[in-house]
Amino acid sequence: MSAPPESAVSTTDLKKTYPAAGPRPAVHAVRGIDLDVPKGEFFGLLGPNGAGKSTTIGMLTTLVVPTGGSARVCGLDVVRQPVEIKRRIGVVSQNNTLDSDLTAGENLEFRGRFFGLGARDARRRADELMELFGLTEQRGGNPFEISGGQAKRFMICRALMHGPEVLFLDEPTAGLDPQTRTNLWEVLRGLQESGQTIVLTTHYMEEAEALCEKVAVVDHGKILASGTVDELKGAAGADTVITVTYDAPPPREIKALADRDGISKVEIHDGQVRVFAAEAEGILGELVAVGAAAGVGVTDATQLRPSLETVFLTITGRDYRE
Ligand SMILES: Nc1ncnc2c1ncn2[C@@H]1O[C@H](COP(=O)(O)OP(=O)(O)OP(=O)(O)O)[C@@H](O)[C@H]1O
Repeated sequence: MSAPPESAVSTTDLKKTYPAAGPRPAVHAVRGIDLDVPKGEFFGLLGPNGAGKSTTIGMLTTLVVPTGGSARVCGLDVVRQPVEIKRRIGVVSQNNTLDSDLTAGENLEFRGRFFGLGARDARRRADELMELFGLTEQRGGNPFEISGGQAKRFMICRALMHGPEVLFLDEPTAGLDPQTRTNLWEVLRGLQESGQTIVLTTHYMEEAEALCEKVAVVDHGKILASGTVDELKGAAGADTVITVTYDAPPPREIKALADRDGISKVEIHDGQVRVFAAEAEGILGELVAVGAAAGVGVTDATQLRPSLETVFLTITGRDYRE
């Protein structure tokens, strides 16, 4: 039997509570998270704003001190061995943290020197990365005058200067336009194909679906579900979710739909009906027709095919707030 793959990141019951400050009560940002990311994996923490993703990344990158549980990165303890960990990871934060006193390219060289490369090696490594990321033309630019997508790519290059074992990316495409986002996805896919372990946070479901081999869905500081996207869809029931909003209380006959083959659940809240169905064909039309027969009109209707969004809905009973 082959040995289990080595973990790049592992946590046990990891917690962070920010203490109360003045009138603000304590915030339980992370409430006991267990993670295991093997080397070479592209792993995503997916959740709405405020779910605790940045705090989790903060603890894994040794910037935030946990208040409970434990975490190891590259086999090292985040509380006892932060300096050793910092040498072995690359971190790309949400905001542009490039140094505006340097050109974009110098930012890379400077980081290389910081990690002990000689001037020539730092320049060679920076050149290689800029070439790979299509940034050579922007090397002399001011880091705050190049585009947001270019700045993000420079930040990724900077994080890669010392050949980190694990690359952490906090919301790498937040605020970027769709075209720039998909370009960045290509860059990240390329990195993963080269064997780079990547841990990414995102609140974009389609980003997690497009990139991550494994995803943990987080909300209110807890992991609600984790696995491959297909496993998550399977575990939550690979349902299409049809939501119809009526202009009056929905007709009673709708409840009977729940007994039908291919329909796993019907939820009725005020004027809204939500049907979870493995076979969705015709249901939307029927909901409209049943309403019309009872003199109730439809003001809104959506049909979501099985996706991480329907998984979130099924697990939490709530719409995903991006
Ligand atoms: N330094 C801090 N002091 C107090 N509360 C904080 C601090 N940092 C984060 N929080 C709170 O902890 C919770 C989790 O925040 P966190 O930034 O980890 O979530 P997130 O999932 O990364 O969301 P976002 O994508 O919006 O950053 C939120 O309620 C947030 O307001």
